[in-house]
Amino acid sequence: MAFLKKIFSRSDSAETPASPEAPQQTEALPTEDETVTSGGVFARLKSRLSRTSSALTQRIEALVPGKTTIDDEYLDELEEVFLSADVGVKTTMEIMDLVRENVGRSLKVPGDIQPFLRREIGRMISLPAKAETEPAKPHVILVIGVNGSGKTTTTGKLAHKFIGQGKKVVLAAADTFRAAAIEQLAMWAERTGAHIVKHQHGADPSAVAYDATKAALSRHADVLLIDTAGRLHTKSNLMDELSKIERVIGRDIPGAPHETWLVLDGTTGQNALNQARQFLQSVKITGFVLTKLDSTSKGGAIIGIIRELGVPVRYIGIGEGVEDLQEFDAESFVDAIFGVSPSAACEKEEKHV
Ligand SMILES: Nc1nc2c(ncn2[C@@H]2O[C@H](COP(=O)(O)OP(=O)(O)OP(=O)(O)O)[C@@H](O)[C@H]2O)c(=O)[nH]1
Repeated sequence: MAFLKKIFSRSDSAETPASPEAPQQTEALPTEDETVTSGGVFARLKSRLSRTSSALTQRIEALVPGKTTIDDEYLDELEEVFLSADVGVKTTMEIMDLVRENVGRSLKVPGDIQPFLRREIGRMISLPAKAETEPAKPHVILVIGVNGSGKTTTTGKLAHKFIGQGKKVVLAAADTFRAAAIEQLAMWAERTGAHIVKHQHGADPSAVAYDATKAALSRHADVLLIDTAGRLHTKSNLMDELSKIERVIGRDIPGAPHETWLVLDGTTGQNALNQARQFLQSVKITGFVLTKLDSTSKGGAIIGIIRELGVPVRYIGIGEGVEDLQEFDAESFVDAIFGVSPSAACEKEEKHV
């Protein structure tokens, strides 16, 4: 137990949680050289999720020495690992029920646990795929979230991703509240080659959305990404502002916004889940983006978020660089957390090429 406590405290002190109310802003964009690591897409995911992986797998491995059976003490400690890794009470109970049901069957010795968890958690967080439909043109994506969650950075990274897929992208700098946000998005536009529509600091965000909608239509853009100011679901004036933006876009592009993505700061662990739950009560959210998973051991929260809210996680942020946004794939996520054999890792890289 003393050993476990030591691991817990080491990992906790490595944490750099960002309070939604007191964001740490970095205005300058990191250069590509600073952010692109060697190795493929899966290798990068695995290395960036190493803190979360340690919080789960190393602690689970630490339960094994000396133990040859899966007894009640082992199960209690396993449960503790999930709770400490911010998976959440409800989802932890669900995982533990599954484990208990299988003890003595597919789970005979502690060494059977990790492969079992990889398979079962992978299944738990794989949501059924939506039927593929031709995306509307322009496909309008509204990016929302609390202060400092990573909205502007995510919007920039998304622009890079879509442009890389050969799409024409228009960015709307509808975060007119934070002066630097307009500048920050303009830098992303310059860097990615996206067209940006921006007004002055303090301008009406729906006026920006209106102009951006017109620009996206006249330029025949494939995607319109709208970055919005940080807001809490409890601030009714800010939620009204969001409704106004939605109305303005919807007037010119029927059905828009086609997507509303809530950006959640992954370093806040269970708070991200609570925040998402509260936003869902007032906004129709079609997907989540979990950011900053590279700087947290609380990435296990994603398991609870998907399981408890049933809304897909579309992307995950794993660094500050332009390439550090990956489409969320449940199988790759659990493989990165619970480990895959070197040969399976090679196959994964090939799949991503
Ligand atoms: N390590 C890491 N940092 C990130 C990631 N995504 C965003 N950030 C950093 O988080 C900080 C806040 O990001 P922003 O994109 O400015 O956040 P925002 O939600 O637009 O902020 P407001 O406009 O104030 O609401 C910046 O320093 C980003 O570089 C990520 O995936 N990993």
